[in-house]
Amino acid sequence: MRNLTMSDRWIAAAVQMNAGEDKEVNLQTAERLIAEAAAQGARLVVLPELFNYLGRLEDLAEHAESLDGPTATRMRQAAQKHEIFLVAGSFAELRQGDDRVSNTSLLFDPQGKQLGLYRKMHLFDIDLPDVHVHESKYVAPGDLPSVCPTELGGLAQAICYDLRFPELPRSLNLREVACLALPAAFTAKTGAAHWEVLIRARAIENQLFVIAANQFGRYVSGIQSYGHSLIVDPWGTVLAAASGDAEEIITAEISLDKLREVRQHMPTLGHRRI
Ligand SMILES: NC(=O)CC(=O)C(=O)O
Repeated sequence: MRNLTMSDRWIAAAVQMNAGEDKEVNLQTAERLIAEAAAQGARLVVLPELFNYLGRLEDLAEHAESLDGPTATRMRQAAQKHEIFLVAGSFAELRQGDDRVSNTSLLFDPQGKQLGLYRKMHLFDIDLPDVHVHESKYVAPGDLPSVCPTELGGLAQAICYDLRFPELPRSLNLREVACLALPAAFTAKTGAAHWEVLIRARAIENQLFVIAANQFGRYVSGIQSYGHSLIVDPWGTVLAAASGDAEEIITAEISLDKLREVRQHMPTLGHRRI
């Protein structure tokens, strides 16, 4: 297993927020919570999906930014200031020649260098009796996975609805991945039924840690987010869980010994028939 020897035990944090339409307020909230998580000893902090602006999907383009816009710049600075790895949730990224945006997550290292870039691949187009969302009308899908080797182990990225698609982590070289970071704005309706079971399933079947940072509360389109941010280990054990209705930081120790132990005792990754 490469890149897993430098820092065998470290603290991960998932930040739970209720972002709204005021970008400056959201950015200041994120900066405050990142500072608190770092003060609690976190070396990796994960923010939720669309943490800088959560409003109507049809307004995303108006609030979209480039990869060196104010949101990315402030998150880069926060990672550097607190000397942490930061999965800067996701934000609407401008696309050249397209009315649609990308739903983009950046990973910064403790020097403020951008290590990873992931654009949400699976878009949330659903038609439940009381939740109707057509994300692909406003967001273009990404087409590349992201895995970054770091001193904390390999960090992979996914966003929210991607959680439902086991083929995304399965497309990676899982032996090089220790953690999956999952920024989310998972709905309360679907979350109550599926959130924890899907996160634990992805953690167990891929034998990795999942650090899932969700939004909570209602946003302008009337949709309620589920909260219940989670950190789960490769055995499927819930290491930390947030409530459904409050701003929170959850933290847990990530032990790469635990990861090795699970993979050695039950080497399912080597038993696959592809
Ligand atoms: N909001 C999402 O992208 C996904 C979600 O809420 C779900 O899969 O359920």
